[in-house]
Amino acid sequence: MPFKISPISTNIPMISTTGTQLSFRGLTFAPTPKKTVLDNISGSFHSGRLTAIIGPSGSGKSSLLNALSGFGPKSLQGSILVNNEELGQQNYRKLVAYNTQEATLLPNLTVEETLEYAVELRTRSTAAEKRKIVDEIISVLALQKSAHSQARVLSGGGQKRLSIGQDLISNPKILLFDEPTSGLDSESSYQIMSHLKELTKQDRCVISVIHQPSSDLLELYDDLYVVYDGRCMYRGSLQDLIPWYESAGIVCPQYYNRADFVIKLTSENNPHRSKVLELINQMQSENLQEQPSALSTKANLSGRQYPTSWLHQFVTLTRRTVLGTVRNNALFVLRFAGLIAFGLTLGFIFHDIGDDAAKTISNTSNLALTLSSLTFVNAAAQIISFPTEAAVFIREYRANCYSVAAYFFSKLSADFFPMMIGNSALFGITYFLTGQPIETERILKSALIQLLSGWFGQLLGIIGGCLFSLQVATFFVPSALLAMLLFSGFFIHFSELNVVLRPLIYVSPFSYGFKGILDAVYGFNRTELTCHVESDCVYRTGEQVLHMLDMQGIEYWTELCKGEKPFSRQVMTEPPSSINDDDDDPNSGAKFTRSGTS
Ligand SMILES: Nc1ncnc2c1ncn2[C@@H]1O[C@H](COP(=O)(O)OP(=O)(O)OP(=O)(O)O)[C@@H](O)[C@H]1O
Repeated sequence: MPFKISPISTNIPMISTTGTQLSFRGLTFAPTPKKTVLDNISGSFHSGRLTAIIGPSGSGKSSLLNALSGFGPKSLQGSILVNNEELGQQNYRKLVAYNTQEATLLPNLTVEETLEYAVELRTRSTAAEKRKIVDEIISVLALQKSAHSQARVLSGGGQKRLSIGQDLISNPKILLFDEPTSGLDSESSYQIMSHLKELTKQDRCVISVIHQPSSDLLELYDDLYVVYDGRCMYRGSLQDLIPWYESAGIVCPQYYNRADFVIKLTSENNPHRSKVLELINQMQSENLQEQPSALSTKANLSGRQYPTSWLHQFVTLTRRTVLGTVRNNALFVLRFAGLIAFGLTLGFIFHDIGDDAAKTISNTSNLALTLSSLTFVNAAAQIISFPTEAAVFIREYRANCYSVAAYFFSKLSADFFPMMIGNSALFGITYFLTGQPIETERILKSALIQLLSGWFGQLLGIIGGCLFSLQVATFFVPSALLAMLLFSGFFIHFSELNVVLRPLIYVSPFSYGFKGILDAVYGFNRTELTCHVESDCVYRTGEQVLHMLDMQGIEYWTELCKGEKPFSRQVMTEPPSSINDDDDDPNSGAKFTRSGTS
């Protein structure tokens, strides 16, 4: 191979101890009574050595690696030890980096920015030291030419190298890679594996699952761990593989790829099958009896859980999310263009009806529609953008970069500003085009309600994105919002609803949002609405409009802050003061001529 391995500089954080042994004892994972993915499997991996986990497809390689990441399935049994000590997940996270098959990167950040943020989140060094680390990693992983390219335009190999580069910053003793060469050509695969080989020279324990390695690639490995049917088939140095089988009478043909040879032994048609199964049993019991390591790790694990403070995590994550959002042209531009177009459409449809006494019902619909559309749009934006970020979050959380709380609050606040601008655009356009009252207090109160509705949409989008896959979330979140909308008290009033369903109005955020905005627009002793045709003006004052909606007597700040009074909670027993005794007259609507008068 013409590729020359770059020397690794000492600016990348180095491990201070000598020797790490990652061992696992009796790992068993049986997701169903009939399926055993890992079957009492044991073994150990050593620092300074590059180990390949190989085996036939479906044998349990990725499951083993996932278990070793410390975030295996709940039903996983057995123990994982570092230098013969069980560390617990919190401490284990500090030592291990797990690089999954897909390079999990934020697509809109450049190589340099990705590494800069990774350094910010993973080290406490000075600005100059951080700069040095970034430059070193770019140089070591041969990313100089693409340093200013966004991750999404990198080649598969470039993305993998960048992904590995992030892991190097946190100085992990143990590096786990799931098929780091998948999808790469032979040259790029060799480059990646050469880098991994270099890492072992820094006394790191590097383990990678690899699928059918070529002879060239295999030569880079020191040790092999062969998995078959969830059990260990061979464990030891690459050099000892052939002699081990030869001693049992199984000979590898000359010039044969050793990885192919061992995988072929698992075939059911293999003439040595019974011997192979016997050897597997022997290997399984030998692994269980392995002597524990005399090395110690605990002394290096003292100190805080995360490399940086909560505030630093929050600020760094917020900056990173803002940058990623602004760079996401498709989502950013579409979202704003969509909101402005929708605002103009609403403004056109409901043009200048805000002060028209004959069109109050249409205007209340306009206000409710604007509010609910803001909630929907912001929820959708989160669902669409979250899956990419979720993969990055999971990876960084596993790598002990930050707390869940720091991430969650940074996400909420980082998305708040784009949301605020978008919501304000839609709100401003509809508010003015539809002729709502131009009074500072009413505008500010309405704007605040709109912002909170948008924020609620974001929150629901994030929760839906966290809990469900994209397919489920895109169904679940709109359905949940529609249910909340149905029980907002706007479409069917509280007093008209089946008593069993009435409590739902108390939990629907829309009921408080609608009340808030209607009160902001029609409450606070609004002056009389304009009436062009006397007989059409049923509701002339804000008080009458609120009475029509069973909303008389609500308080804006109560709806906003406490949400104590659900929509239409009070069923009218008496007409409001503005509606006189004549209101049982079918024609009385025309008589609602003055607030407080008949
Ligand atoms: N949570 C689970 N529930 C049910 N079956 C599972 C689960 N996880 C893994 N399996 C099954 O266990 C087997 C081993 O899966 P695993 O992905 O570990 O294999 P692998 O050796 O990495 O395969 P490949 O080389 O094809 O990626 C597969 O048959 C898989 O379907």
